[in-house]
Amino acid sequence: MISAYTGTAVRRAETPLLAEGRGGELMQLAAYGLYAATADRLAARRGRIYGAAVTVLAGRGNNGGDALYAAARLARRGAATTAVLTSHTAHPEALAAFRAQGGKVLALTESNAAALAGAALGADAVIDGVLGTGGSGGLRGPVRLLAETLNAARLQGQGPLVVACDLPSGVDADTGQVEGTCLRADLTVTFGAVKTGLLAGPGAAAAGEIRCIDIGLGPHLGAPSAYRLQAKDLAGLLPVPTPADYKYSRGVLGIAAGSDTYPGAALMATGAALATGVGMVRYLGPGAVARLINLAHPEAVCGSGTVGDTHVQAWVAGPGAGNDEDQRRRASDAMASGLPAVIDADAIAAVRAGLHPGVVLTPHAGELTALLRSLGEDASRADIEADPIRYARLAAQLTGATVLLKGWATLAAAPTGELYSQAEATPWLATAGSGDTLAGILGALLATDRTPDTEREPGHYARLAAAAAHLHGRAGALAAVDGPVQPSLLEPQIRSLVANLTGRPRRKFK
Ligand SMILES: NC(=O)C1=CN([C@@H]2O[C@H](COP(=O)(O)OP(=O)(O)OC[C@H]3O[C@@H](n4cnc5c(N)ncnc54)[C@H](O)[C@@H]3O)[C@@H](O)[C@H]2O)[C@@H](O)CC1
Ligand SMILES: [K+]
Repeated sequence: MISAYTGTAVRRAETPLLAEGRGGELMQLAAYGLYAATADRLAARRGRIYGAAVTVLAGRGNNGGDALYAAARLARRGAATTAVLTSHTAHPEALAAFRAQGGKVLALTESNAAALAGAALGADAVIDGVLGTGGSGGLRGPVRLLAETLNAARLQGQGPLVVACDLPSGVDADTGQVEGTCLRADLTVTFGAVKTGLLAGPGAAAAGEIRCIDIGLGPHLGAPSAYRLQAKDLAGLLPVPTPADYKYSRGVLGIAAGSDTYPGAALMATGAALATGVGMVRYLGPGAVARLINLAHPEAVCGSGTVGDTHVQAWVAGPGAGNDEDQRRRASDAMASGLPAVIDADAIAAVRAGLHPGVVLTPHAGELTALLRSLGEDASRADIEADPIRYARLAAQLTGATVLLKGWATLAAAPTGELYSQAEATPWLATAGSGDTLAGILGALLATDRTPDTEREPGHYARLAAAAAHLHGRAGALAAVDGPVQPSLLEPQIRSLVANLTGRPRRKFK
């Protein structure tokens, strides 16, 4: 599991070490990590470091210092290095070290910004040391033009390798917000701890691959502000039946999804739940939808009863419910049942305060806007996309439910504040039906969850929701290898991932 800390927390953790006079030592550890990661990437791209053109953008703070020291090490390996100073001053010792290795130094001004941006485009690598945890707001002045030029080239799949020092300059290390412009990176080499701002919102989209360099802050860091589950964390969260199990003990999932207008949602949620592994799916909905489900998934038990009369361990309600009054009632009943429940799509509109953490709401930013409005909070879709951590946590607090906010990085927020961010998904998953499969996967994890009440930590359901997002994202990424993703066809990937993640390797996908 990746534990993330706000930039503020990391700066606080550094304070006692700086007071002991160890700032220089920390900077050398950071710079070495940045150098080594950049060298790896450069070598992979062009075979060798010798002769590589490396531009370092250096601001006046310690972030610029790290970047200059790293570039000096690259120069020692034969790279041709140029420092573009984005401020009138730079870290003096680091600049001297850079010069000592033969680095060329240029000052960025309004008048040479376009020319230097053109030169940076032609480099093999750009190291971004403009702003780190001491930055506030987006990039301003001539460096903004430079960043915009490099970002535009990246959109076209062109331009140099961009390595962010600690974080992409212009990203808020606490929240991931970007005010105006940041410089997007292929790789972010972050120091001491992964910053929360690299896991959410525009910061997550700008960071590229994240590598964390240990600089010894561990004992001083305190409690993380966010987490990201990795593959190895999933084993304990996925359902594995024991020899003593039978269908009811494994966990029964109730699905109240689909309508005559939108039958597909019910099929996809049911298929994904079965592929994740449950003892049984009990489907409630219109007869015509039930018949389709039984054609595709004969193992599902279908009926048209009520939530109160149906014995299950968890519910999925809402996908494809449309205006179907019976499905809407079932969604409200599922929310009030006291059981864990995934409340998705059309059912989110019926959400009110007073829920419990086992209810997982799964809005995207547009649905969260409507939900927050119904709870008396105004936030546009753009507000939510700019600072998703804030609004996911706010919605969880206001409703008492767990909130899984879907997006480029999907966030799971508990009403008690715990937060997970998962970014396994491929943009190919941004397609109709994706939410239905995610709801089915999460429903299966809720129905088969065996954690005793007394052992459920705060954030337990956020962790399960994050696990579902991880599984869903990776299944989509596997499917995307063969072309555009069709959510209704994700079941083989889900099944295979569950088998692999729980230690029963079956088939490998190419
Ligand atoms: N403090 C430490 O012990 C360590 C810090 N390290 C590095 O130091 C960085 C933090 O260094 P600093 O505290 O010097 O801060 P930064 O290097 O992030 O820069 C802060 C400077 O930029 C100016 N500034 C802020 N926002 C701006 C904006 N939008 N446009 C233009 N200028 C702006 C500030 O006035 C300040 O002078 C970390 O990100 C990390 O890279 C590492 O060397 C490891 C050790
Ligand atoms: K930076």
